[in-house]
Amino acid sequence: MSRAREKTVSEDNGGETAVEARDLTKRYGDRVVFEDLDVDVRDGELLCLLGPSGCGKTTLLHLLAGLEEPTEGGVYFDGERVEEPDYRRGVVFQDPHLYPWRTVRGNVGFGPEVRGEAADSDRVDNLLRMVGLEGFSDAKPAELSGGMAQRVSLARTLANDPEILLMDEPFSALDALTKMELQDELIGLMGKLGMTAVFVTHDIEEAVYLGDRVAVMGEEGAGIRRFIQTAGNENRDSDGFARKKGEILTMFEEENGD
Ligand SMILES: Nc1ncnc2c1ncn2[C@@H]1O[C@H](COP(=O)(O)OP(=O)(O)OP(=O)(O)O)[C@@H](O)[C@H]1O
Repeated sequence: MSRAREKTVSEDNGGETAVEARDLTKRYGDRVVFEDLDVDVRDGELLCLLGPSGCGKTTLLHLLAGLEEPTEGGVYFDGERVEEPDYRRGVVFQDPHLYPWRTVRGNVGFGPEVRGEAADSDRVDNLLRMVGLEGFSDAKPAELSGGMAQRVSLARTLANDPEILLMDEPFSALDALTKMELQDELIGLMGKLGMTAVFVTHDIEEAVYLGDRVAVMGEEGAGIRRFIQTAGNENRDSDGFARKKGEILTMFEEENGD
């Protein structure tokens, strides 16, 4: 079943905006990562940031998260300028960064504990069930596979009850089958929770499969070249899926002058 068909994300106006970037410029010294970039992440959508290595995907994600400061322009969330990280914008990194001395349960409950809130045991159980890790709550990270560790990382971020998930290539280190499994689980989870997400990837297939929209970025300095509306969880064997993949591939080839 398609998540995109459960909720309508229209081509030109998707309604409320969860987080937005305006005239965003990021430079490191003379190096221009992007200039005057605008992006609205719409409530309830999964927006993929897709582009070649070095085009600024992670930089943009970090700016949306408040992990980096813009050179010019700004990021706005809930009507306020983003100045620093905030648990309401949950970040999932490529490396799960689990605390090795804590159990799975201890890792998932970490965020609320740090904020001085007792981790809600039912909520932690529920999250572990949602990410398919019931029965592993007392395991230590060293006992987990890469896919399981990334599930814990996702549950740990969700335990903070974020309004938006910002994910930086979370599945790129996983084998192909585990990656596909986690992609499906993520789609199910997002639909169930009605969450908004930004997902960084350099994998065209992953972007077309996961995204409701794909922001296609050009080479370093170019920023976002185009937004492409995708169906979200469309069958990988379908004509529509192949067409979208082809469309994006052609864009990259044209950019490279092939
Ligand atoms: N702290 C930094 N100092 C200087 N340059 C940086 C810094 N962080 C990133 N860059 C540069 O900014 C550009 C964009 O980097 P970024 O990591 O955002 O790209 P990316 O699209 O996420 O790449 P990848 O897919 O390889 O992760 C790169 O040229 C990178 O070397």
